[in-house]
Amino acid sequence: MNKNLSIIGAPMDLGQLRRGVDMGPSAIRYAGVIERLEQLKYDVDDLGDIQIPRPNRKEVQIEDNLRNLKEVAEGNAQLANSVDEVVESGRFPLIFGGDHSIAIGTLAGVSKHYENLGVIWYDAHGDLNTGDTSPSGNIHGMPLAVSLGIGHDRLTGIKDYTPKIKPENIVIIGARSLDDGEKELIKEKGIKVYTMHEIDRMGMTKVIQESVDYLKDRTDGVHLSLDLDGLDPHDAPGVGTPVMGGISYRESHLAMEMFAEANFITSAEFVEVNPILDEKNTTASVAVGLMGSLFGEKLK
Ligand SMILES: NC(=[NH2+])NCCC[C@H](N)C(=O)O
Ligand SMILES: [Mn+2]
Ligand SMILES: [Mn+2]
Repeated sequence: MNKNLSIIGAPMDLGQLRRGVDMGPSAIRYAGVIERLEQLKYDVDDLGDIQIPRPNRKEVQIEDNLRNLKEVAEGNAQLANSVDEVVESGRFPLIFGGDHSIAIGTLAGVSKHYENLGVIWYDAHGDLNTGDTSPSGNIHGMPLAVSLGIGHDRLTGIKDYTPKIKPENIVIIGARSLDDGEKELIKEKGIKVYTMHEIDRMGMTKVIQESVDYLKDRTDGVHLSLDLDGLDPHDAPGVGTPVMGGISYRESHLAMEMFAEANFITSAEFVEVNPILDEKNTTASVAVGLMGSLFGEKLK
């Protein structure tokens, strides 16, 4: 793994309705992430947080069923530029959210450096909605579709090229809440999805082994987009859209350890940590623990 990490905080909360997720990057830093990674002998450069526009709350813009479109697009354009510079400089970008709409910017910044960027979408949700299919108008439910080039051009057009990723290079892990439009898109595009059904049925070891084998063959880099709501709400309570019956803490560590062994992750983001909804910063601590495993922590 690349031993030089650059951290970028993306305190975005405009892609959904629950306040507090903008404090996610601070919560993750307070949970000791830098010390943890330095112990693992990484050179860690914390670039601080990008600036997220703060719209007047009384004038929330909903255009084409896209809440705060202008601000979300602006924040993501900035994030895309920062991430692009990090990859350009040969360092590993590690991004802290913020709501999951920030994956629009991350992927826009990362994917131009790869012919076939793989994406692991670790999430209870597919985040494959568009303004037309979204039940909520919340852009955090849309970033994977946007990255496939499907959605409003203010979002798909960030960094001037589209699409950012190909459907056959995506693996979704942990899905248990998919809207009708998302299910259709998954079928239409042939996206690989391991729902909780497959995780229960096959076991996490097999699910991750298959995912690794699948992506290793076809990609030249792999981005891990980890939404903390992929985990069970008992293990990660501080998230805005919890869904029962999720991936356990132990299964998640196993997944990260297997990704570390495969030595193929080239960028990562940890999103949807909301300290206002959390219990004593548990969810940020879980995120930091998972980063420990992802970056090679071992007991023996
Ligand atoms: N990143 C997330 N937590 N996404 C939740 C999305 C929930 C729902 N599918 C929606 O579109 O509103
Ligand atoms: Mn989610
Ligand atoms: Mn998500």
